[in-house]
Amino acid sequence: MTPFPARLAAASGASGSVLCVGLDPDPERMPAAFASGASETAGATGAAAFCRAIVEATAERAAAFKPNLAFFEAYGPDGWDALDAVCEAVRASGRLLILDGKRGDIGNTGRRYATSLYDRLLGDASTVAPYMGSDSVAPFLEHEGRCAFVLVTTSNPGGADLQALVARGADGDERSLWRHTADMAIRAGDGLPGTVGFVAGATRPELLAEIREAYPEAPLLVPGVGAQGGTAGDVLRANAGGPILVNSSRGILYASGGDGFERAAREAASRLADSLAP
Ligand SMILES: O=C(O)c1cc(=O)[nH]c(=O)n1[C@@H]1O[C@H](COP(=O)(O)O)[C@@H](O)[C@H]1O
Repeated sequence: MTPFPARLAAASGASGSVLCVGLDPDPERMPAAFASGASETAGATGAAAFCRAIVEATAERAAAFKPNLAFFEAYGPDGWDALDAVCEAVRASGRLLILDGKRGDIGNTGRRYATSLYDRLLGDASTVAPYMGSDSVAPFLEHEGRCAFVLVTTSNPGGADLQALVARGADGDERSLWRHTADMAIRAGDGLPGTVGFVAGATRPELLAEIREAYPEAPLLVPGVGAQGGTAGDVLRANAGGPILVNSSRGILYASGGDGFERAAREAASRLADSLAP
């Protein structure tokens, strides 16, 4: 399989954008036609239909889609079928499929997660929680052509609680925990066929700039624009032209509260894609 960075460049070229549309189907916020009156289980079908409509409406201006697994798993077994259907729609669109499960566990468990994400759902990339260490990241890098977006500087308010702590490494060097984490992930990927990427929140552009400077070639997945307060301008400046996907979920999915959601989503995606153009 072609290495992930080349496929990222191709998807960005085809859509003329670095936008990743996040698929977080929330029964509280989806248009009534997809959510109302349904039990949680029946709602899985509505969630899939809503996400498929969003994929169709926005694929022209999106380089990637990121289904957030929690929003599907919440429906139970039917949610898995819904996720499968949404993944198929993303693959059919020709855009990249980023599976956001924030997985990470001991080696043999991690390997089963990776099998699920890459062999079963055919994701191009996934989000990986690195705090169990290098052997918990490695299974996500054993799949050729795929990318593990390792969480380093997350966009949430509590992101700095641990990630900003300064710690002494085995080499005696004092660095922030997030920087140790990034370096560890790069070492974990040494000799493996997958690509190491990083999740760096738009809400901390100064850290995004540090990651970019340290790893100029690493693909970055940047959530936190729009609903969480990050801005396209800050992200562009901090990224300095490196390979990147900038995610927006609620700002696109729920751009209109109900009727006309497809048009509103298309327009919101297009506006954000334009504002992310270099
Ligand atoms: O890994 C992620 O995707 C992620 C990491 C992070 O640091 N912050 C973050 O918000 N996310 C995800 O990105 C999406 C952000 O959604 P919006 O804030 O609605 O655009 C959600 O699916 C989050 O789970």
